[in-house]
Amino acid sequence: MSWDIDRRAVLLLVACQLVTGVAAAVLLTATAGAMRPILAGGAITDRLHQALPALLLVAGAAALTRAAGALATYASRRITPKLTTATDTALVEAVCRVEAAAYAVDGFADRQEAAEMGVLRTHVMVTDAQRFMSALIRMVTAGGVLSVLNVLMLPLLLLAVLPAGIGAVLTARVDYEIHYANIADRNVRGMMRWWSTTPKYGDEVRANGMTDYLLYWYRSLSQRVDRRTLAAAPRTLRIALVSSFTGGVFLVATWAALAWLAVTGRVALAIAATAVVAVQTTLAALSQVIVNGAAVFHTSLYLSDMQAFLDDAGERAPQRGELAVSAPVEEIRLTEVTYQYPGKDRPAVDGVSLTLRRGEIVAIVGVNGSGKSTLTRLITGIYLADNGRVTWNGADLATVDPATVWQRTGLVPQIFAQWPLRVRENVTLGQPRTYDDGPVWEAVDAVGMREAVEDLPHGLDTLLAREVFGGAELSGGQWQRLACSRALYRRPPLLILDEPTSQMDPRGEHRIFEEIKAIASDRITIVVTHRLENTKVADHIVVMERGRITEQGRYDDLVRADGTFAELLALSQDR
Ligand SMILES: Nc1ncnc2c1ncn2[C@@H]1O[C@H](COP(=O)(O)OP(=O)(O)OP(=O)(O)O)[C@@H](O)[C@H]1O
Repeated sequence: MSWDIDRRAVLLLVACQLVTGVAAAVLLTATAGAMRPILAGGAITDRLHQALPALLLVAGAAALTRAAGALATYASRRITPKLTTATDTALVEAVCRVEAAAYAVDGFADRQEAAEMGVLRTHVMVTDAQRFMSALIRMVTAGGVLSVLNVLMLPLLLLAVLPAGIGAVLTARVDYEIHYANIADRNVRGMMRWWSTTPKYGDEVRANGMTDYLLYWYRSLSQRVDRRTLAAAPRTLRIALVSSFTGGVFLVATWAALAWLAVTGRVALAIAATAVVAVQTTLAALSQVIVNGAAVFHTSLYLSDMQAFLDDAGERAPQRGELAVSAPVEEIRLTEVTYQYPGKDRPAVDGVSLTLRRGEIVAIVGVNGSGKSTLTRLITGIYLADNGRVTWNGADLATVDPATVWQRTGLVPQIFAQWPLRVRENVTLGQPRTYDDGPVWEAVDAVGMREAVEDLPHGLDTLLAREVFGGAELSGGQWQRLACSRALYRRPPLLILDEPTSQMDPRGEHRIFEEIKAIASDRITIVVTHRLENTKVADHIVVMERGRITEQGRYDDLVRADGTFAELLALSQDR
């Protein structure tokens, strides 16, 4: 990814690492060159004079190492922010683009949480990889010099550091296992944190005395996470003790071997002195290789989670076909449509057949959980039917590009968004049709909100993000009117309103239904509602029970039929 993002920075980074390695080799060789005259006999000034060129080389190599290090840091700082943004954006986009049905798949949210950790760790990866690479190059060069001095030294040093490496990798695995075991709890804790602290639900939490309960659960979850983390401490201690002991034994052996070589005259004193420096340098480089190698390994575990999630999300992106829905939308037809949510034991929509024609207002009614909202998701292609077909102008939604369907849809869902944006964007949803405000005011008028918007400090420019960046706040019903104006502004061929007036006063509700009637001739309109009086505007009423259509017809027919519709209507009037 770094290569794709900034090639020059990557090349600079690699070049700096190579320079560092070469400089380390030069530094050691020059040190050996300087030691010989310095440790020889004669006047100190003569000895220093003889050693001067080698000493200058040592100073030059050291300076080069520092300069290369600084440049490498600069290069990695150029890569890191872009890399983090690229992975973060890839993750957000992947989640936005999956089939909506994926959200209901078991474990999807936990895998997403694991992937978030990968994104957070991306910036660490660059630093770790850079340090690992530079330590590796230093190790190879210093080790090479050391091997030239005496072949026995390098294997001994390797043995001294290897246990620490194995220990670091094992510890990284333990950390990752704990992280994985804690994912679900951390996910829930994060959600509880939001639900407990967001001002949105502050009234409900306080007035219903839920604070202590929420804090109790928050603390319990945190303690459970801590318990798992603490339970791993003895394991990591054992790993650290064993690896330190083994490494220490081999390190003592290395120094003993060097002392033995020098004492028995097998290596000259000058070479032995250089070997001390080379051992120190190699040892430092080896330790860095081990520490940073383990860090790269640790981070790669999280990055694998991220990659796995991105791959999974890619497979869950809609793969329906390239066909476009033709305009105008004359007919939407459902044939024996069935849909079952993952993990449920019966379908939410079960063998529904229905035809909707342009100019019609269709009302969908039924008790809670009877499948009304699910049916609207199938009609709009948010979900694809497990069995049966949904066609728009004859085109099966399973083979149609969903973007072309959603261009022609306006939806007011039961739980609608209160966007922390200006009033204007709340109406246009960031997709203005023109840059004059005429159509925006039209949509605002259609829901009877002109006076309220004009009363706001900056009219359409007023920010409605009180909790985040300030601005004004609307009442619940006003927000709902705005959600309706958002759908109306789109002038969609298919308009779906799911409980659109549940928070509105009778004036607002009347206004919305007048508007629905006024614009109905040009589109298919679907209204889901529990206020059965409102279904009088419908040309056709569909009654759902346990996912099936059990009654349908006009208002008066259904009242006379004395079935579920009549029963629900009678109950709503019985006060
Ligand atoms: N995202 C989901 N995951 C799993 N099951 C779901 C999901 N959404 C709805 N269901 C289930 O599907 C069934 C139908 O739900 P749906 O929301 O379509 O009912 P509804 O008729 O719109 O209800 P209401 O009148 O309460 O809005 C219910 O049993 C519900 O539990």
